[in-house]
Amino acid sequence: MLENDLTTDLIVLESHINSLFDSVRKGSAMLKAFQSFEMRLFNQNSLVEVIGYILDNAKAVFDLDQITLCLLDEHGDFSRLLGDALVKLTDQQGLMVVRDREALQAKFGYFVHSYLGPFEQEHFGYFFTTLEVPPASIAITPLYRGGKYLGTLNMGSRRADRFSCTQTNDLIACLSMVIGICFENHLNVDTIQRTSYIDTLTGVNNRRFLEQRIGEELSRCQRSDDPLTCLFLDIDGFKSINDKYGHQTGDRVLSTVAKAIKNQLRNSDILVRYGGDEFIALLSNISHSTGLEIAERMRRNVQSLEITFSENRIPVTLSIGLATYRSDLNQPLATAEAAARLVNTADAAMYQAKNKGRNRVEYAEIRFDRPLVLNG
Ligand SMILES: Nc1nc2c(ncn2[C@@H]2O[C@H](COP(=O)(O)OP(=O)(O)OP(=O)(O)O)[C@@H](O)[C@H]2O)c(=O)[nH]1
Repeated sequence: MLENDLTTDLIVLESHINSLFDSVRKGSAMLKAFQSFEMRLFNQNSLVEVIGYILDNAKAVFDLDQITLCLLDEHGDFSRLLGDALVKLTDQQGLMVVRDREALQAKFGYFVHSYLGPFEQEHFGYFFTTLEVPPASIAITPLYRGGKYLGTLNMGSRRADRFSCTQTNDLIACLSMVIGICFENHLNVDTIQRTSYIDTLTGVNNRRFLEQRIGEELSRCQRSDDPLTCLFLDIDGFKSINDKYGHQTGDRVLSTVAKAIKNQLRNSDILVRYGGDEFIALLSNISHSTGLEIAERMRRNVQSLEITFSENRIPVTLSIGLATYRSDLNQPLATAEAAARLVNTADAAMYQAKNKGRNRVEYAEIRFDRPLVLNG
């Protein structure tokens, strides 16, 4: 009798131990998969890659039927960083971008805390639109970046017991924290990059930005057969403004002129302080004749600026050189050479304006029959 009882106890114990081993094995496999997912997430090179990786791979790693991301993008940072990839991620991969916090709150509820439990179409339908059969259970967890609410990570399963309100959500909390950190890293890198392209005195972009962007602008114009007009703008007699009124007033003149130039440009145009008292504007899809009108408006606008020193008006004028790149110039140039020729030609036109008496706009044709002389 006693022997029988002992045998039964041993069988129960063995089965219990086996089931414990089984959950340890499952837990450890899940942990390994999570760690590898986490490492890969940190190794992605851009926000596009991070989001693409989550949406493409998290389902398999976390045994899900659907995963989506809803991002709150009040300042447009996410959209800017995602660029052209935004459409594909939204249409095909389950990304949602919401610009307005109130709209998110009013329409879908504002998920400050995680929700794990049964799916309800009325409350959670927005987050799980791409699944043919709605999930039976879901987990919606908020994403934060340095205390700032970024949106939600939304996971769905056809299994009703996959997510429940009694379940501990340590792994999900950890996953959302890792994703939040990755997003923060990429947004921070973007902020650093953008500030390193700003001229601190005038607030417009700097020469490094032009070097970074001019190739892209030219390639785009070459592809679409649009002209690209370059204005080279230089303040006349700026040295004597400094000498007469002092360096600080010179600085004030520089930033006021930069603002006046920028006011004549579209948001899509590029304006950089090229150095000292020189600025370059790149106007995409603007022909040389329209470019001349814009440059002339800038010249007149700067001439009429009211910049004063001890109640006396400081006369400020601009000399502007203009050149236009057109892909029909029949010169299949490498982008770098086209960029250098465009800037050099506008620079040469600006020198003509100086030589012809300053406070004027001059245009020059890009020449291909001369060797390229690189600006310093
Ligand atoms: N206040 C101020 N002056 C600067 C700054 N950077 C460069 N400069 C001065 O800008 C002046 C540029 O003058 P130049 O390029 O010699 O020519 P200019 O006097 O404008 O004469 P033209 O161009 O021939 O009409 C120099 O005296 C520089 O010292 C700056 O950030 N602030």
